Amino acid sequence: MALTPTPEQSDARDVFATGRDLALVAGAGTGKTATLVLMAATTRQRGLYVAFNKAIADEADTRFGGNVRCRTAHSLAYQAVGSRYQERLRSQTHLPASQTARKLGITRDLRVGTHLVKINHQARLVMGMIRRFCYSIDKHVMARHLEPVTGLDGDGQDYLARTLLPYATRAWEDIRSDRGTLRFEHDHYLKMWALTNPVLPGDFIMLDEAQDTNPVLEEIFLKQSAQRICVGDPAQQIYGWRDARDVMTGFPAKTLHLTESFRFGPRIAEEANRWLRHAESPLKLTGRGPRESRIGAVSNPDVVLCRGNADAMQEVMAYLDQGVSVALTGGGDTIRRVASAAEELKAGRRTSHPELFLFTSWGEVQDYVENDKAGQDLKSIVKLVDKYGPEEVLRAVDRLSAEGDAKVVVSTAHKAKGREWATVRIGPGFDAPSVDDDGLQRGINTAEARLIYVAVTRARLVLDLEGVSWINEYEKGSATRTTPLAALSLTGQLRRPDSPIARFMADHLPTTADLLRDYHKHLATLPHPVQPIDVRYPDWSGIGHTIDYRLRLSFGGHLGPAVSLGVNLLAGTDQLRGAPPASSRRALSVVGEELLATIDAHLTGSTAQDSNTLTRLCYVAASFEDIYRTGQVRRYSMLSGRDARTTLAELVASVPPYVVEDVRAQLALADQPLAGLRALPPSTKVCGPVFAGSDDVPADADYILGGLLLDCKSTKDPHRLGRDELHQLAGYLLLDYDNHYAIDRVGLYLSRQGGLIVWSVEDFLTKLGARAPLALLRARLRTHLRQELRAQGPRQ
Ligand SMILES: Nc1ncnc2c1ncn2[C@@H]1O[C@H](COP(=O)(O)OP(=O)(O)OP(=O)(O)O)[C@@H](O)[C@H]1O
Repeated sequence: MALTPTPEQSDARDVFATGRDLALVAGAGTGKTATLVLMAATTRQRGLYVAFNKAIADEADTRFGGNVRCRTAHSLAYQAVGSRYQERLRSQTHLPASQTARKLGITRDLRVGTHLVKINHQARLVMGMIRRFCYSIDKHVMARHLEPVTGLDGDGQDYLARTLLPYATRAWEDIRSDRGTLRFEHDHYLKMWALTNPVLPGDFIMLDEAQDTNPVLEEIFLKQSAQRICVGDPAQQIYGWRDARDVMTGFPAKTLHLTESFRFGPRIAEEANRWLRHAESPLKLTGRGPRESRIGAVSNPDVVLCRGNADAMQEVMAYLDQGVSVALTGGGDTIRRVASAAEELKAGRRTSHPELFLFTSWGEVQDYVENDKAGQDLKSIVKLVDKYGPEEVLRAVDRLSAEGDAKVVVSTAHKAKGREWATVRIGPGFDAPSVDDDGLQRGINTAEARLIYVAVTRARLVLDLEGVSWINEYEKGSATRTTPLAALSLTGQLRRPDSPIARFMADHLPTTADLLRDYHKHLATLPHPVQPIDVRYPDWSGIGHTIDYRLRLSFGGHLGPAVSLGVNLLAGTDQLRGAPPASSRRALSVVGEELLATIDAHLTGSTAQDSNTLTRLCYVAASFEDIYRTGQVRRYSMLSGRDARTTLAELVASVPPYVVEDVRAQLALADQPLAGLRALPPSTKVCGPVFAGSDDVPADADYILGGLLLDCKSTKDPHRLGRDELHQLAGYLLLDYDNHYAIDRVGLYLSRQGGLIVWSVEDFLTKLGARAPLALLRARLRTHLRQELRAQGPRQ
């Protein structure tokens, strides 16, 4: 039966028919596929619908007309590249780790601290690096593609990653080669295909579940010149921890919303909206489904949705105890593997479990998870195995029923994505946020709120909120906890759609699509970003500050006020979280002063420093700035744990060599594009400018160089810059209320690519949809912010 489209669905169809790119934000149950089918039916052009998995692609195939092909990324890659490797895919399904190791030339166990990583595990980890590389947008295998190895500390992981990197490079060469003999996997041809910059077949491309897209597909999709439609719900992004990317947010196109849910009625929609608010989503659903749908206790739900695998297994065991047949979505393999590993370790044998292979006894595993270093899921499974004993857990896994035969289904919220049931109970694991060191209740993490939103929106008729019943108490207390938005910095406020400046931008500079298109066009002409290859966890933030400072110095400017403010915070006596005892804290502030004096002496030419030493000094300076920005000495800061004898020389010497090397590469790229700006007269170059409006919104920009307001971005993922970064530039421009800096151009400098992208102020504002000239916009912003500040009362 044909559906009568809602006004939102008709709008989506009409915008699609204009041939423009489109981001369709579709809340849970709002008829996403029905809308895509409606859109595609307006044209005879050829379309491609890219689905999350094969089951969805097959189901969609039955609904679209003949002009749309429904595929997964893997099937597209197979057709283009993978089919050539058909024989290898078939013949190499099982290559034992020992043979992989031999082919790679791994011949010895590797000692890492007190642990021994056996040959076979090294081989497995190398192939894991290749897998993670295949899903990344990187062009080479790098140390950071090593998966986290449970049981190793940071240094151990670093060492292991560096040692395995040459094998991983060799493995990728083998896999790519026609004569390769290593096991060939589906992810391999996906990556090979991606590296060919493929053009997707179709006049329009629809990317489904775009809020959780793997980076390799994201990059391909964003490069297409066909009409692009991304569909999904950013509030349902739940695979960020697996590096999935939200392509919807910041997609340079018109954004439309589907908010009428046909799955449930008003009461469940209200509950969904509560979690959307905690997820900081602007979406608000209306329940157009069964009116009788309600919130309440359910004694026999169709499904129980839990947080983690162990929480789900706990529910399974409780049902089995009551003699109720139960299914576990995705099966019990994860649990079975840990329980079997526990049996092996308890019997004094080693295990090949990928997370537990470094341990020699179950007691070691227990100690390890107790000490809080392990991931939450592993910790909970270990506790579950301890509570029931491995044999009983294994027996329970054996008694699981298939979904069709079970009286109740138990699932994690992750595995329930895209599904629905008549009656749903929210099960264990979704705990209330904890309390911080000062006894204050922490806020709900937005990622957690998204997961709970996914869980509560699976219900059609009855939703039992048992596992999240803490939310009412939490909300009662939250009124006293919220930080006034106006106290956040410009970038912090822009991330909050309800902040005064974000609302101003939405009203006065409403469109970013044109500028983003310019930006992406320019990006396509730039080389791949330089980056550290053999470091597992590069300190991106520290390096970002370092290159910014180095550029400031090259313009003849100082490091900027934030570094001195950080030094001052250490010199003072106010409470500072993470700071060392008083005498060490004083010593660090003296080191900070010495650092600033050294930089001053360099600038005046009295004691010039060589380039590498300057980089090291700047990297140390970044940790002082971090104290100012975060109000604490963070655990990972190079200033943490220092004593009263710490010297500047010691800090400078401890700067990792990769930082020096990486900054050197970025500086080399800057020579040519920034030469003209460096040559400007000193009086026209300002580094770290603050504005007349910085009292209303705390903001200091990077540079103003001869009227060009420039922001340096040292990101390795430049295509992810979006609306917030453009609004950040616009924010600086407008906060210069009194036109003090006479800014006539604005731009971004991408330091890992040597890319300088500049707009005239007029072009910039027009493309952002401004309807008033700059002077008027500034005056309006000032009035708006001051009214908001007055309404909020005095700032703390
Ligand atoms: N305009 C409409 N009027 C009435 N029912 C609609 C309308 N649009 C969609 N529906 C119903 O909503 C339900 C979900 O639609 P559809 O299968 O297209 O969504 P989906 O792709 O599964 O995604 P989601 O349910 O997450 O939106 C279907 O039962 C469909 O018939």
